[in-house]
Amino acid sequence: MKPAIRVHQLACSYYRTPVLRDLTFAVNPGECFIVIGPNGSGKTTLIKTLAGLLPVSGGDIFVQDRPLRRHKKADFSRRVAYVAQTGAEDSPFSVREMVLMGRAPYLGVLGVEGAADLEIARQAIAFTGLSHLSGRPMASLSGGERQRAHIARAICQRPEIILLDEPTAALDLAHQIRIMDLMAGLKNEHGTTVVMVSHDINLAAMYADRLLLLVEGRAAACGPPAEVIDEKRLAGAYGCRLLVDRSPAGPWPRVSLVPDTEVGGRKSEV
Ligand SMILES: Nc1ncnc2c1ncn2[C@@H]1O[C@H](COP(=O)(O)OP(=O)(O)OP(=O)(O)O)[C@@H](O)[C@H]1O
Repeated sequence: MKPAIRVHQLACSYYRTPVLRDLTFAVNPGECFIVIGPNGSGKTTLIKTLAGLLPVSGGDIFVQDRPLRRHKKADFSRRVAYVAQTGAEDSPFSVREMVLMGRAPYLGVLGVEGAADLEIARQAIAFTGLSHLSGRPMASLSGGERQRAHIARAICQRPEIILLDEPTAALDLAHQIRIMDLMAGLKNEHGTTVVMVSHDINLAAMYADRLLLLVEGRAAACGPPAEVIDEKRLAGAYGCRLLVDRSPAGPWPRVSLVPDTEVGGRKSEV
């Protein structure tokens, strides 16, 4: 089985300051691969680099066995969708118009969408539970609704690989699970390869086939959650106290933070 993405000795720098160093890993087709790591460890830099949005300073990235730099833009956009971290939005477009932009890599020179494109957009909007909001301006949506609209745009692209940067950040509990279930649905029903950055190690442990733990731009560990989520390793990587046990919700590890100082008048006894 050829990897969906293969990264070999990747290095990236901002103004000669190295951010990613000697990074080597592969993502299997149809796998949910989640990148975790402390602030500033290079997660966003890595996902943007995989999306072809940042130059590399060393090493190679292969997407579906072809060097990333050799992919033609439209062809790459048909294969790979990228969902950035969403912040404030002042876009004048409606949800429907924004989602339909996902069809751009498939349109002819006139850039006119056909009935099939409109139907794919409708399905993507329904899949993300936004049908009732499809006529609303993007700028009027809540953070969670906006996040789902951007995911709908990516789904509308019908990609084989979807790259997401912290898709559950700033979402309430129900929407976090909903977004993760959407990704699991894409993976299970369409065989989509999902590569995601997340700060939520517990969500990552639940949904990832494999995790990559980045520390100072290097791979500190890569493998199934049960292997990567190790108490000592995470405590060292994040520089805080934590406990790892088995989740009561299912067969995956659970991480609990341990307060260092007195909390609510009680001193931690751990
Ligand atoms: N445009 C930029 N110019 C210069 N340095 C940058 C730029 N973007 C990021 N960096 C630096 O690169 C390092 C990695 O940043 P990156 O955003 O990739 O980390 P991250 O793991 O995604 O962090 P976080 O968890 O805080 O989102 C940080 O030290 C950051 O300050």
